[in-house]
Amino acid sequence: MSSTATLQANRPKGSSSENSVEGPRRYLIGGNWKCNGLYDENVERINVFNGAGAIPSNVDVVLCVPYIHIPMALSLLRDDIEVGAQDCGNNTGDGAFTGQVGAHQLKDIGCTWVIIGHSERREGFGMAGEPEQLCAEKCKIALEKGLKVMFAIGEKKEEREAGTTMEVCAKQLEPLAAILNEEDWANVAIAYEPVWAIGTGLTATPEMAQDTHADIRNWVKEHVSEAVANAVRIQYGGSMKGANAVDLLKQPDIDGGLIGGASLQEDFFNVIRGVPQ
Ligand SMILES: O=C(CO)COP(=O)(O)O
Repeated sequence: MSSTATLQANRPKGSSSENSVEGPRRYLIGGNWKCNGLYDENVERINVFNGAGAIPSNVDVVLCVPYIHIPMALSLLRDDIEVGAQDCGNNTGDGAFTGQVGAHQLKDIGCTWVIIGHSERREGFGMAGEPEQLCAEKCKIALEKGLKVMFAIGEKKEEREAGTTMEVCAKQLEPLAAILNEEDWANVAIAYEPVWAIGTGLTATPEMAQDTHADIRNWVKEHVSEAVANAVRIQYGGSMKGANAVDLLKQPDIDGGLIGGASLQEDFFNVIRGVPQ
């Protein structure tokens, strides 16, 4: 494998995509490939993205590929799309943590973003799931190692039906607000992903999503600060695709998306081009 220096050679330098306290919030569109694709298939997907046309100047795009395909993505993917991971360990450095990938290693190889607290990891898919406190600690470690974080939160179907959506989101945000300082928030985006909408084809209506995004922003205003609330980007995730992106992205508190299934296809670019201009 080529050296890290080679992998990073054509990647954008610096962190152009952090939250800005001045001016409008930039849109943030993340792709989450989850555990999909053999090597050649994912090379082909990247080739498709490389030829998929321009990215509007008010959008930051990041693609979170499986760990094992990160070096390939760093080498081959167009340099106006950042490369991220879908999780990282809670270890702060090297050590005896079999199977773990540390934030320091992700940063070293050239990743700029990581998703933390995705509902699939909180749930655990048959293994121990990740509790709220652990997600917050992992976020803090990732930030300390120089990564930006898409911190995922969201309620389950029965919680929405019981009217406890915001209670659930607040419970997921509380340990985060307790552990982060004000500067940390410049490198955090909140990904609101209602669990019932993930991979189901059921999307929250734009109004429903907007209401929850506004509630989340208001929570940040009350529990962190008004400046952070104004600057923090809140992405929507859950069956978002080209066909519904425009209506979601024009909502005032929806600052982007975190896209699963549609990010495996060229339709990801319809989402990117769906941001208001
Ligand atoms: O989980 C998601 C992104 O993290 C959303 O997945 P889908 O877009 O496939 O519903």
